[in-house]
Amino acid sequence: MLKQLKDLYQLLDVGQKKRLLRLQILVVIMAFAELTSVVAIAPFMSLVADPSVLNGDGLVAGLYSLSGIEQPRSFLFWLGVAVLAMLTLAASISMITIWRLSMYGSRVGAEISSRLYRHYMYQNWLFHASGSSSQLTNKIAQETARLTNGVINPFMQMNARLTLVVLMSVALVLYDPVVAVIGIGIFSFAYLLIFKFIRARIVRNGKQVTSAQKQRFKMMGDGFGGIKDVILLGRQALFVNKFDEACKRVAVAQGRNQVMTQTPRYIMELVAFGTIIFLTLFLLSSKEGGIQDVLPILSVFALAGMKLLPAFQQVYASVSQIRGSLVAFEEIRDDLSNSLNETKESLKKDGGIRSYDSEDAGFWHAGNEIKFENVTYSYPGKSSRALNDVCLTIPIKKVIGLVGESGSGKSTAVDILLGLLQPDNGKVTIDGRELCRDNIRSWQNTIGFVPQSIFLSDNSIAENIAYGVPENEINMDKLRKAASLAHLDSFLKELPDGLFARVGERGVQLSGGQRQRIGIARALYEEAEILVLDEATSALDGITEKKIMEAIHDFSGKKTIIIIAHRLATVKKCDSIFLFSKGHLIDEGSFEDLCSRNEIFRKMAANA
Ligand SMILES: Nc1ncnc2c1ncn2[C@@H]1O[C@H](COP(=O)(O)OP(=O)(O)OP(=O)(O)O)[C@@H](O)[C@H]1O
Repeated sequence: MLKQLKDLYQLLDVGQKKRLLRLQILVVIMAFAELTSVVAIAPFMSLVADPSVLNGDGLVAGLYSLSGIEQPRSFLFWLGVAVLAMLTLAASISMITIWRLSMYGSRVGAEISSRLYRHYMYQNWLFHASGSSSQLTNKIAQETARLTNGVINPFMQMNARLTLVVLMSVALVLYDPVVAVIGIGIFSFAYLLIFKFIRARIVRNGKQVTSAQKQRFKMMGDGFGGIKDVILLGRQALFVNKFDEACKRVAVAQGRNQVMTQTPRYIMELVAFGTIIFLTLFLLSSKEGGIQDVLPILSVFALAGMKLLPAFQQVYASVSQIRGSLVAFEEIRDDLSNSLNETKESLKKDGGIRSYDSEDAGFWHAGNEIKFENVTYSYPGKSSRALNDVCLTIPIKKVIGLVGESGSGKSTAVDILLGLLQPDNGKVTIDGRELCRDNIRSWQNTIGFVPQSIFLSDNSIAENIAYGVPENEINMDKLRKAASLAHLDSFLKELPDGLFARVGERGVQLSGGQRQRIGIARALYEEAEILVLDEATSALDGITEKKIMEAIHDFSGKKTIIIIAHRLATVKKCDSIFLFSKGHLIDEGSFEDLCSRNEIFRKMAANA
């Protein structure tokens, strides 16, 4: 357990480690303050028990002569006030420390969560294609929460209590034995009062946590669900920022709740000892005599016991809780290690093929041709090649079709062209310049992509077309033009809210064809120079598909259009068609050429 806690400490970032060490100082100060508050009651009680100590040569007598107060009763009063002030100070230090510890735990939890989200959002397409998004969501939400609530927070509490236990135990060994009596009635009443006071606030914060958590899950669902679009559009930062915001809201609300559930204890201690002091004064003024020597010792141990017993309990509870929750740390340990000190800037400098945010990268205006030169690609863990020594040339501003049986490598070829996958061998060049990690962002900025299945988030149609762009930053002219080109006009007219109608989680309130048209409008919104459609019209009825294909063919001569299609009718009007089979490019030509000379193509056309 200690080794795992040490490993966890190593995986904290520099700022978090520094804050933890600073807190450690506060924890030691708190332990000393609590110890002093326990010890401070002794001189007061010894004076109460035996006023003749003022004439002796002990600490109380020394204070008495220093104070210049003549009346023993009024000295007792002022000593009581001083002890109360010390108790108040100790209680305040304890409250501040517990507050800082709780805030630290919640904040580190939120920061770890944000760190993992950023780490996953900036991974390449292959990472997401070979993993499960719900796993990522689970790690970010559940496992991180368990790490925070089951390990970090209990560790912070245990750390504080253990310091106190050690100090207090040492002091008690130097002192003597014990009995204590507590006014249960006062306690119950005071607790009820405090609970009544904070209950509404706790409920309010709880609701705040729930709503912010919902927002976090939504950002995770939307971000990972549409990661291909996010990567291509370079919208990672927009998602990460919104997520950060929700994380902060959770941290504040959770932290406040923890403060409110922990601090009453200190108020109660204040109530208890204030009561004892005033009760003692009252009894002394109304009655004669005292409980003599036993009272100071009794007071010290009652106070010490009150502090020690819950502290022991807390240490015990924390150890069990940490033990039970360290498995959550194991779940995310590798990702935490990989994301250590990872920032947007460091991600940009990192090796490997990655897609970065679209800002500042500019556009790569292709003038002549896109070329695949002996491109070979195998997916990790697969022995057969998805693409095998593919050479092809796509002329700019032409309409190109990619056809072939299912699994022949069409989508893989497109993913390589989009820069989402990197060839194992060979290269992709644009006007003779190789596509590589340094220029990939500007290349992706010029491409509009419509995937086989379009991810829609539970937002308005407008927000789904301008995916990831905040609603107030959407360019409405571009949006309407894109919607119109994608033949969404008549559909939008039927909706009371038009472009601002919501589509439901993953667009459940829409038909497959409507979803596809929104996907097409999304690609058109960016006014990309290169449009890639991967089975983008497969869910459309024949008439709508024909209309959309006509709209797309209208771009002929203005944009480069690459269409993957199963239905050969979709690619009939293409300037050139590439025929794939089992990862090989086996033929290339116009529809008529291929029909006349290629047996496989003829069969496909006959079965279409
Ligand atoms: N993420 C992946 N991980 C592993 N293998 C994959 C992955 N994606 C595709 N493949 C494999 O690569 C090969 C080519 O797949 P690809 O999706 O490129 O074919 P396709 O021609 O586009 O098929 P379809 O027309 O059915 O979409 C197939 O054998 C497929 O199983």
